[in-house]
Order: sequence, then C-alpha cells, then structure tokens
Amino acid sequence: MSHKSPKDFFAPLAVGAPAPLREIPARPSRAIHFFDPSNPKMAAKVPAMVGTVDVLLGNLEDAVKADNKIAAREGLVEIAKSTDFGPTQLWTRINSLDSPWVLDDLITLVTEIGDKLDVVMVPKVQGPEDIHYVDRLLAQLEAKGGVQRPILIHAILETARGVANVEEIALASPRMQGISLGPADLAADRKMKTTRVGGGHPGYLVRQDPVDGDIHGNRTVFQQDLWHYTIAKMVDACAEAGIYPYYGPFGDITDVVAAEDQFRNAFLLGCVGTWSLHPKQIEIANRVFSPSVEDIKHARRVVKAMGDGTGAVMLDGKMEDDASLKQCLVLVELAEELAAIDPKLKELYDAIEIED
Ligand SMILES: CC(C)(COP(=O)(O)OP(=O)(O)OC[C@H]1O[C@@H](n2cnc3c(N)ncnc32)[C@H](O)[C@@H]1OP(=O)(O)O)[C@@H](O)C(=O)NCCC(=O)NCCSC(=O)C[C@](C)(O)C(=O)O
Ligand SMILES: [Mg+2]
Repeated sequence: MSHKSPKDFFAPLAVGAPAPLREIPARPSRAIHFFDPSNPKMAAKVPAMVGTVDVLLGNLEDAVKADNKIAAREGLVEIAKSTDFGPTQLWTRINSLDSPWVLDDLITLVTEIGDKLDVVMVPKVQGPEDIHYVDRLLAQLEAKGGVQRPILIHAILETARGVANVEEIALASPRMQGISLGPADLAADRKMKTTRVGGGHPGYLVRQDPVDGDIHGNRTVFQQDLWHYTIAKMVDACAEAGIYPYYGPFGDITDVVAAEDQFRNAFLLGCVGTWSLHPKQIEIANRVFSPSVEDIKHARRVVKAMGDGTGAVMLDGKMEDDASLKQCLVLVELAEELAAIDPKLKELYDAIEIED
C-alpha cells in the first residue's frame, strides 16, 4: 500500500521538490558496476570507464570498511563533481536505513551532487515503509539542494520479509526504478545453506530415476538454480509496477563461465541487467544483456510478418501471434536503445538484413 492516495501519487512530497516521473525511462543498464569511492585505485579508474559501462555505482555500504564510510561518501562527491558521465548513469548504494551513516549519506549526496545522481540504491529493504521514508527524505533534500529532476530509488531484494513484500515495494513510490536480487544477505536471512554470492550449489540437484531399480547405479544428476523462484517473483513485481528487475552480484570473480550462466538465467527470466563487481564482469554483462543478432533478426522478421499486429502466422515452422509479437517488440526496442549508446552494437544491428 502506498503512503499516498492514487489522487496524489504523483505529487511532490516536499514544496520545491521536482515533480515525480510518470514513467520510468528504460535507460540501458546492462551492467551496474560497483566501485568503492574510498579505494584510490578504483576511484582513479572511473573517468576512463565512462562510456564503457551503462551504470557506474559508487558503493557506500557492504564491502566498504566501517572506518572508510566517510571517505567513500566524500570520495563519491569528489568523483561526481569532477567527472562528465556522458551516457553513463551514476548511481550510489547508501548504507542501510538503520546505520549511523545513512542520514549523512543522503544529505551530503543529494545537496552536493543531486543533479548528477540518477539512482539511490537502498539495501536490505524490508517493506514499502522503507521506500516511503527515503521517498519523502529525498524530496525534502531535493528542495533544499535545488535538484532539478527527481532522483530515483532502486531496492535490493536481500531479506526474507522483502521477498514477501516485493510487490508492495515495487509499487511504493513513483521514484521506484527497479529491484536487484541480493543473494548473499538473502541466503543468510533465509538460513539457506550456501555461502556463495549467487550461482548454483552442487548439493541442490535432481537425479535421474534408477535404471533397473539399481539406486546406486549410474544416474545422471542435474544441478538446479537456487534463485529461480526469487528472481521470477522479483520480475513479476517489477513488470506489474513498470520498473526494472536486475540480477545482483556474482561473487566468484574468477569463474567467468558460471557468471555468464547466472547472468543469462536472469536475462532469460526477464531481468534487464546485472551487477558487475570487477572489470572482467562488465564485458560478460554487456554481451549477455544485449540481444544477439539472431534474436534481433528473428524479432524484426516477426514484426514484419505480423503486419497490423493481430492474428497468427507461421514463420520457420513456428506459430507467431499477438503475444509473440509483443515479445519481439521488447527485443526490437531494446536493440534500438542499446544501439544509440553502443557503436559496436549499432554496427551489428544495422547490418542485419531481412529477406522480403
Ligand atoms: C573483489 C575485489 C576485492 C577484487 O579486487 P582486486 O584488486 O583483488 O582484483 P584484481 O583482479 O587484482 O584487480 C585488477 C585491477 O582492477 C581493479 N579493480 C578491481 N575491482 C574493481 C572495481 N570493482 N572497479 C574498478 N576497478 C576494479 C583493481 O584495483 C586492479 O587495478 P590495477 O590493475 O590498477 O591494480 C574487487 O573487485 C572489489 O572490491 N569489487 C567490488 C566488490 C563489491 O562492491 N562488493 C559489494 C557488492 S556485492 C554485495 O554487497 C552483496 C549483496 C548484494 O549485498 C548481497 O547479496 O547481500
Ligand atoms: Mg547485502
């Protein structure tokens, strides 16, 4: 339930604050790249990363040591003031709402770099009440800082209660931009017996039936996806609210193969992007979350074959109809947005030819 009636859902929550958006723009966000603004080596890399990744996120929460919290906040202000981000979005992850740092995080960031900050990511969201709190506080700080356009909110889905409330979280404010899966805190909160940050687990499996009753015989095993239910629930909540779902971190930095598997699972389930924790994960994320040339060629052929968009046709022996056309339009529109910011993709997609 929202803290506003439908009548005033889109009214600013503070006099002088910018009017909330009525629709969240589908800006490319294939990779949300985390960096620690208090880490001089990472901070130094930010300017050169602009344009190579869709989102740069200055992380202030977990992975930033407690005695570096103020340096991280101040480092992010410095980076934002001194960097032209061009097409790249600038996000931040603030400290948790019960932390001793979050109030100063929000006051400092919004009043000092509010016009450069696109999204505030809120960790450990338990329910819509957490979004309502940040919503109102952002409005007051936007008014105080003269921020010209609304800063959006992104929630991390990393608590059991947050999963139970995910629909209400998604609908809690017109600032809601999206939701990411947070597998580490969520596993801990649920007491799942995995210590991995995302990905599968060799113990979570299904086994082929015994052959000739021999239960100890050779039986093929299929590892299952620990995150299928949660990602699908998150995708439904985001689709209902018109916001965007993301896979979060994949902690096994060296296992680029399993990272790609996890990212692709999320892409196929409807996620629009993933986090990258290390530069080597950015390329994987961009590749997985950009539709392939084959997918775009097929989608464009369906759009062409379906004419006015109703009815059904056979294409390559498969039925295409109003519903599959909508799926294809999602891909075609995504390709156009990505081509606008990624010259390599533009070249690939422009070269696609469709036979008459
Ligand atoms: C894993 C670490 C320690 C390995 O860092 P490293 O320096 O040991 O790795 P490396 O391979 O030696 O690094 C090579 C070069 O890349 C640089 N580098 C390395 N990482 C980055 C980066 N992100 N951005 C920019 N540059 C980076 C690094 O500084 C080095 O620079 P150099 O060549 O000049 O020496 C490092 O990658 C890192 O700290 N990554 C960010 C981790 C992070 O943000 N974790 C929090 C998000 S996940 C989370 O919170 C969970 C969640 C959602 O809450 C929940 O599920 O509950
Ligand atoms: Mg976490």
